[in-house]
Amino acid sequence: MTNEIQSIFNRIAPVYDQLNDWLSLGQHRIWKEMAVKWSAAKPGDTALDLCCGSGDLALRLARRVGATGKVYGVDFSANLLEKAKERSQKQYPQPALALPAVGIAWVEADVLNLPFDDNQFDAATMGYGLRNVKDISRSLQELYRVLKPGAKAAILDFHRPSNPQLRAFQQLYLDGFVVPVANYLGLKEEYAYISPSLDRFPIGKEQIELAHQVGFAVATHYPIVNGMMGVLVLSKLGAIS
Ligand SMILES: C/C(=C\Cc1cc(O)c2ccccc2c1O)CCC[C@H](C)CCC[C@H](C)CCCC(C)C
Ligand SMILES: C[S@@+](CC[C@H](N)C(=O)[O-])C[C@H]1O[C@@H](n2cnc3c(N)ncnc32)[C@H](O)[C@@H]1O
Repeated sequence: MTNEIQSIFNRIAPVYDQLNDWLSLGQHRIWKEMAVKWSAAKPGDTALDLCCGSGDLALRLARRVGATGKVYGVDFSANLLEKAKERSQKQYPQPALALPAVGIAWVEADVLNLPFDDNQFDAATMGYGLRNVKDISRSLQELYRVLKPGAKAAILDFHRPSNPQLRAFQQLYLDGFVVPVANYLGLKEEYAYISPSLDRFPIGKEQIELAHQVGFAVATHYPIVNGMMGVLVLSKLGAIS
């Protein structure tokens, strides 16, 4: 059964990538590269991108792990996953009979119930997903379960700056620029959803607390874009030898 969040992302799929470029003035690419770097993914790794949407972060991870690595992109929006498949075929065209040379698998699933065994992944990313899941703790628990001991994850999302002027600017940017541009494309309700979702999203130190509660040994939140965005970097303790 399709839930409300799934429907929002299925509806915005046709314009999602174009709007991310317009609305962030291209800056989302830099923020995503920071997340990939902080995930510490390296050549040959098996990496996971949760809530992969149209695949932007997963494709960046794929470049990082290289031809000897493998990336799994997971999302529950069939329409955004379709975009991800189109993008990966465009970036890595495959001759008709060749075996897959680039290891990206697109998986349609709920990140609250990951279809993977325990201790599978060397690194993980999640971009603008944590704020949208129904149960943040459960999502972190699932992430913890599938990471190998010693692995890292980097979670990029909006953040509320503590400075009142910056918070006011952020609100103005969302209400006065993002929503009107989306409205022009008939997607006002969908983009108006960002602001209340940000209001109820735990701030950095609360995210750290939730991560510790599910078992992450190290959790650090890095505010970026003057605290309007943030990256939560998590480490699962390595095996004791
Ligand atoms: C990748 C970006 C946004 C992802 C995104 C997340 C969501 O939760 C959504 C929910 C519903 C619809 C769409 C989305 C969605 O696209 C990129 C960021 C785009 C932002 C709208 C830009 C906001 C920027 C900061 C508030 C201010 C930055 C100012 C700077 C000068 C660019
Ligand atoms: C804002 S988009 C981010 C897409 C991509 N990571 C990016 O940075 O462009 C949020 C994504 O989270 C997905 N999502 C939200 N809750 C989910 C869940 N429980 N399971 C799987 N995907 C989920 C949505 O379908 C959507 O593609």
